[in-house]
Amino acid sequence: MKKKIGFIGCGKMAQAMIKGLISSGTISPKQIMVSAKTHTTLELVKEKYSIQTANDNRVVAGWSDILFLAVKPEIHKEVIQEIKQEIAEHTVIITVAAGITIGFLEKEFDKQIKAVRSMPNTPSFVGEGMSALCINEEVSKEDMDDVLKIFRSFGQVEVIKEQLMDSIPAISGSSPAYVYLFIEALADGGVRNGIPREQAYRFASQAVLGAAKMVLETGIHPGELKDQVCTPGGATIEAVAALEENGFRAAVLQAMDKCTEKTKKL
Ligand SMILES: NC(=O)C1=CN([C@@H]2O[C@H](COP(=O)(O)OP(=O)(O)OC[C@H]3O[C@@H](n4cnc5c(N)ncnc54)[C@H](O)[C@@H]3O)[C@@H](O)[C@H]2O)C=CC1
Ligand SMILES: O=C(O)[C@@H]1CCC=N1
Repeated sequence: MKKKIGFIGCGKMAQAMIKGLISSGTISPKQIMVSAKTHTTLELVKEKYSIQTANDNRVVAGWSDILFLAVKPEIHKEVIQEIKQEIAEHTVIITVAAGITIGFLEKEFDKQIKAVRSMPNTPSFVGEGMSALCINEEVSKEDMDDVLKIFRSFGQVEVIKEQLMDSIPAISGSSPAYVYLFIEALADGGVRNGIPREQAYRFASQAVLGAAKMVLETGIHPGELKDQVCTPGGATIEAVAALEENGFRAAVLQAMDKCTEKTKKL
């Protein structure tokens, strides 16, 4: 891919995408330029990924064919005011922020722009991201091919209707956080039973990875896969019963409602 890709904001999410992009070999590090708030961050990412950096958001905005806005939702307005004059006609602008709509981008840039609203997640760092995106009418078929190539370089991507975008943080943008809680809890349980801590993380994580792969690759309903593990009168059904008694599923659903509620306010 020949395009120049810029990132305004270079925190956890931007770095996960940059690492995934570079590791996949889709583009060379020299085709990436980032700006961030602090000089320390820029020095650090330059050293880590051998990418280009700029102290001025406007430099990145003017240089990029594809520009990621990877700052927090509440910073979008001020960043857009700062860079809007620098954007070339052909530049595709991609926000990764929760709650930032296409309409907001169009209004704040106040001119015809090629806009993409996306919701990636941090497992992009290891090439196993899950992203959702939607676009406005200015994004051409050729632009879209490039955008999809970028997102596919660090995981899976699906194009969805914008009405569903506020529901994506709860299911894939934020959900790695709850999965890490689950893995940590599994490991704690292992440690409690005498398994060394590092080994407990390996057992717990590989079990989660394997279970996810079973759902994705066999196409078997998760309930049936659960049943396959529950030997009649066995140990697993005791664990499942205890989880149900403690409202495991209800807790997940409630957590997701909270996440979506907050996303809509961002
Ligand atoms: N962390 C995650 O798992 C995910 C985050 N996101 C979205 O990504 C965006 C960034 O989140 P994180 O990377 O987690 O935050 P972060 O706090 O790690 O990174 C924010 C970055 O923005 C920079 N920044 C702040 N003010 C700036 C300014 N005026 N100009 C240029 N850069 C500026 C900071 O220096 C920092 O590099 C948010 O909008 C969030 O909704 C989306 C999906 C997942
Ligand atoms: O916590 C947040 O607001 C962001 C959005 C998805 C994951 N992190």
